[in-house]
Amino acid sequence: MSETFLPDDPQHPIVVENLRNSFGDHVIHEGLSLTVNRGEILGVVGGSGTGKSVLMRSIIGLQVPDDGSITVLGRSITDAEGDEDIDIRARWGVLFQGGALFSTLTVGENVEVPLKEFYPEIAEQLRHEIAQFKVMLSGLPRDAVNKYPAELSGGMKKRAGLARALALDPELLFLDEPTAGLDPIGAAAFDKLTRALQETLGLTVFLITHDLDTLYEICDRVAVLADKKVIAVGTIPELLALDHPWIQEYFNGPRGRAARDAQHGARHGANQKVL
Ligand SMILES: Nc1ncnc2c1ncn2[C@@H]1O[C@H](COP(=O)(O)OP(=O)(O)OP(=O)(O)O)[C@@H](O)[C@H]1O
Repeated sequence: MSETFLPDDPQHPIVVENLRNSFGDHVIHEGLSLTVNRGEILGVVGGSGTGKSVLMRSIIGLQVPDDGSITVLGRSITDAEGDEDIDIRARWGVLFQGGALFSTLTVGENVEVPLKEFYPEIAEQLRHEIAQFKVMLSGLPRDAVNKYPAELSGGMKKRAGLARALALDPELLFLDEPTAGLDPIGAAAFDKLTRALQETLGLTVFLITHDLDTLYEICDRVAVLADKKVIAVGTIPELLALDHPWIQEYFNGPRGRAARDAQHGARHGANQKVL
């Protein structure tokens, strides 16, 4: 069954239809469609090179597609003339792979970059206070605001990138492999933070990940990229009911089973007494 969504449908802040992206002869996406529901954490998975980051870059206007339409918060991204023309850029925040922090700026100054760009009228002192608040909201200690990226651990850099992504109080949050490179405890803590922020700030989250624990722990639905398109979107039980070989191997392989067992154990263990 196919559904049609109005471009400014408030329940679906991101609507991608029939997207095509290529680099020279290399076709990355062909006929890719995806609808994101308001208030969900959508996990985006797929083998390496299937075009998850290119899809995210297309949605935020950094990659001009060959064909198709992308509507974000009722605004056509594909009709915009360059990303400077997209007047809703202040309504999303992005955590790029690796954090993409400016190395010559402190964490606080990094968070202030989008504030200066979009709200130059904000007084300096207030801007500092907003940056401090976002840094702490992202779970960093107060003094992290004056540190340079090189002085931070990998996990702290991710949190600093998150603080910058949250600088403008976005409605949409894009996270590109946020737990990559983190130890399991740091990754679990980042997952928890993402869920807590999504709930308290009412965010819609587009989350690219290879981390099965993240998918099980915090994603409401998962979109699977393969064969140049989104081949399925649904909850993990819904995806498991499909017999696509990649989906089966991904979720039912040893790592998928371990992540599922870990989640099952955590849920049931909470009700057990330690004797
Ligand atoms: N600017 C570019 N120029 C040429 N090819 C590119 C460019 N950006 C991405 N690609 C190619 O597009 C394909 C998809 O890249 P993308 O980074 O979106 O994959 P991905 O699914 O995010 O992979 P991974 O899981 O490894 O991060 C890759 O083959 C990549 O080499």
